Amino acid sequence: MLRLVLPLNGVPDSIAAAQAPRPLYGAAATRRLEQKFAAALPPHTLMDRAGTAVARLARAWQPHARRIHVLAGGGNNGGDGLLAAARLRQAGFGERIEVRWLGQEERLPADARWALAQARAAGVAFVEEAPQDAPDLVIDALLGAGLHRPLEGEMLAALRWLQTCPSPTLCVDLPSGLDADLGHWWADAPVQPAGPRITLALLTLKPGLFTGAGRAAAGEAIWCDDLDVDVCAALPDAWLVGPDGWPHRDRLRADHASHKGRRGDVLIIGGVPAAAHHGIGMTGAALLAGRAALRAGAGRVWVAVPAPPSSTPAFDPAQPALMWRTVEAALAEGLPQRATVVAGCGAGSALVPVLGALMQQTPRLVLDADALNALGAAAVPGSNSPWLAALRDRAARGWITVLTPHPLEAARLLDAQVADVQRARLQAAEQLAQRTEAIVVLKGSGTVVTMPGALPRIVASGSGWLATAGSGDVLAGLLGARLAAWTPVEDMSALLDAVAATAALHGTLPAASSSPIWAPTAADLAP
Ligand SMILES: NC(=O)C1=CN([C@@H]2O[C@H](COP(=O)(O)OP(=O)(O)OC[C@H]3O[C@@H](n4cnc5c(N)ncnc54)[C@H](OP(=O)(O)O)[C@@H]3O)[C@@H](O)[C@H]2O)[C@@H](O)CC1
Ligand SMILES: Nc1ncnc2c1ncn2[C@@H]1O[C@H](COP(=O)(O)OP(=O)(O)O)[C@@H](O)[C@H]1O
Repeated sequence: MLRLVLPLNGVPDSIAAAQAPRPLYGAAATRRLEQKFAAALPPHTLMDRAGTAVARLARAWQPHARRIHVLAGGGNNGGDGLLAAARLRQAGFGERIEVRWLGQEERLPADARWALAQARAAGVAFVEEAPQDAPDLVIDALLGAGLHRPLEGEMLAALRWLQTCPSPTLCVDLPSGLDADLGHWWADAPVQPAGPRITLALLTLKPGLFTGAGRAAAGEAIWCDDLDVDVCAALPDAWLVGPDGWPHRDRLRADHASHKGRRGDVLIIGGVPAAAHHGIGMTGAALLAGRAALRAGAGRVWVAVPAPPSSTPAFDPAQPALMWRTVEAALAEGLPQRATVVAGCGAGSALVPVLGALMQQTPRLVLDADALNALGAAAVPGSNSPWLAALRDRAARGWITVLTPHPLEAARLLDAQVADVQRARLQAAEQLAQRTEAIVVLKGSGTVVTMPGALPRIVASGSGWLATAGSGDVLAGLLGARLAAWTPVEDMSALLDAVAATAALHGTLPAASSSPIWAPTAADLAP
């Protein structure tokens, strides 16, 4: 059955959200499933279904296309393209169906060999050269889940053509050149395809479509056809999650007997003013986190500023309910022991002296931005930094720590380069979670949420709209409110789901506040 998984702008619509969470299978798991189902079905059934699904979606997406160009490789991905060409031609679609096939007949797998015969029998035209002009529709069936080495020569030239061709392009299973498991390119590639694009995943959804370069590469919409087999019984490699695990509003509304103390207390630590921090003020970061925590339903929110009392703001006109403190006053009051603490949003280096105390005092802790920078600065390769010991000590006590690094912060914590993190985001998040024994939210296109021993979650929502200063502070505040409302009767896996759902909710905020003219700013996400 064909299903829409993600439409344009990354906000799952009701169809997609209703289907989340969705299992994601990498190349090896997909191959195992393919072999299992192929063995139980008549020969070529899966490829027949795959090619037919491609042809059907091509017609539905570009019903008026007259010239259709199929770029097909030498494996089964190419086979899907060849069969789609055959089906389109048999259906009398368009005026010309042409295939540029870059395979070698003697090396073809059996299914693709059969598909080649089908295309020839259907009278599809075979061409040797890439078109000089732009066809009405391109079907990208060059490389799929079998890609395993960098592209070069003729294949690289074909990929370049695909990426710069302005024609509407339907990518079969995966955009060619994209790694199915990790979402990185096997060649230097522009982030944005030149023309409109959609991707039809076959049999399984692959993790690489949803994180790293995957989302930008896959285009405006990701579809999936399960080829009418039930893959869901197999253990996935990761989960794609939407915001539907976010029950917060309903819960708050339903709780008639509630009072502000029951809805969760959040203490934001950050927002150092310029006067107290070498002329570099970051009050806005803590404001955004505090407002987001209030908006997400926290009963009480304090903002503690690591600065002398004279430089502490006393009041936020947009959210006067925010209560202001200095960090010393918050510690003296014992707030870190009873509130969920979100530390780091615009805290600068002033956070370092109190970070140790926070680690030891607060059972629920979100570490963002400058808190992560403090940990990263102390991350000596191969050594047991005191911060790591403190984080592991927290885990041993059953305390909750959530780390929310963007790729640069993650790279610092792993003593790696940003490119290493981005090349393998799932692994980077898992490695960081193992090392710190914390829940890790690796932000960016396809935010990854994981913890030790759990299957990673990839957040389905989010888009380039979120790439605006302060949107990470909003996420930290939302997470603070969600942790503060968390009841320990739920197990850790439920908590991981709650964290992932919160990140997914964050991903939907730009759409909720966008206008046809203005790009949303972080303040629009948490007014
Ligand atoms: N069988 C079925 O029923 C179904 C199959 N399905 C479809 O099969 C796809 C997987 O097919 P696949 O395993 O044949 O892999 P595929 O992506 O075609 O690539 C392998 C070929 O590419 C080559 N190659 C690899 N890297 C390269 C490089 N860098 N540069 C150059 N060449 C390179 C490699 O050559 P080799 O490395 O062996 O020399 C080999 O020839 C999957 O994505 C889906 O579309 C689904 O429809 C479900 C039903
Ligand atoms: N291209 C993108 N697609 C999806 N989400 C994105 C993208 N760019 C940024 N984001 C999200 O925006 C937020 C930015 O956080 P961060 O980098 O910490 O910003 P800041 O420090 O300015 O608040 C994160 O939640 C991240 O996942």
